[in-house]
Amino acid sequence: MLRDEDFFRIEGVPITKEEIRAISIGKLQLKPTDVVVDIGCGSGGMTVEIARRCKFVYAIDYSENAIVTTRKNLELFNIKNCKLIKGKGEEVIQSLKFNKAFVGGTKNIYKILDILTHKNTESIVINTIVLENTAKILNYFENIDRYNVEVVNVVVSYGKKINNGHMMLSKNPINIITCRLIDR
Ligand SMILES: C[S@@+](CC[C@H](N)C(=O)[O-])C[C@H]1O[C@@H](n2cnc3c(N)ncnc32)[C@H](O)[C@@H]1O
Repeated sequence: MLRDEDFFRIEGVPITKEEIRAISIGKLQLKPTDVVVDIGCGSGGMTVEIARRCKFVYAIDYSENAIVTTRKNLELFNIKNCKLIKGKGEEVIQSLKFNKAFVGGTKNIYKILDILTHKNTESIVINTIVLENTAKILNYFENIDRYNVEVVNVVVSYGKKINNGHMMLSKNPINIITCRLIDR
């Protein structure tokens, strides 16, 4: 896993933190033949990690600053197997061919999930920080029996040196939702 400080950053453009990237990458169970969409690529933190482990990745974000940041990071890490697309995930993915999806941007999540499930996407891994979005996603999959759904809540704490040792400072919890198409 790359370190957060190795990435080019622009203020205001989020990045998925190293430890959350590590778990999310694990949940995607990437294979060298996989073609992946990264919806809401932000700084490209997940895009770069995904690209290093699969055949091809489409990175999508509607924010110009996110596109600029991801482009820089693709250059920085010499990633060639990626197409960067500026636009709304729910519109862009309609015409793309892929077998796995990572969702880091949850605006219009119902529309995104409709498309991903209709395309029988093998694995869908979603990161959410807003409780209501987690609930929306879990409720959505209640009506779809073709997918196994798992949610883990991850709180990462970083050690900070103080005069008599280390104290742990926690970041906000992240929900990682993994939806796997059931093999019938
Ligand atoms: C938390 S950031 C993702 C961070 C990214 N995974 C990384 O590692 O750098 C979420 C991003 O999703 C984008 N976003 C949210 N909903 C979107 C949508 N429906 N379509 C495209 N981009 C979206 C936002 O503009 C934002 O840049």
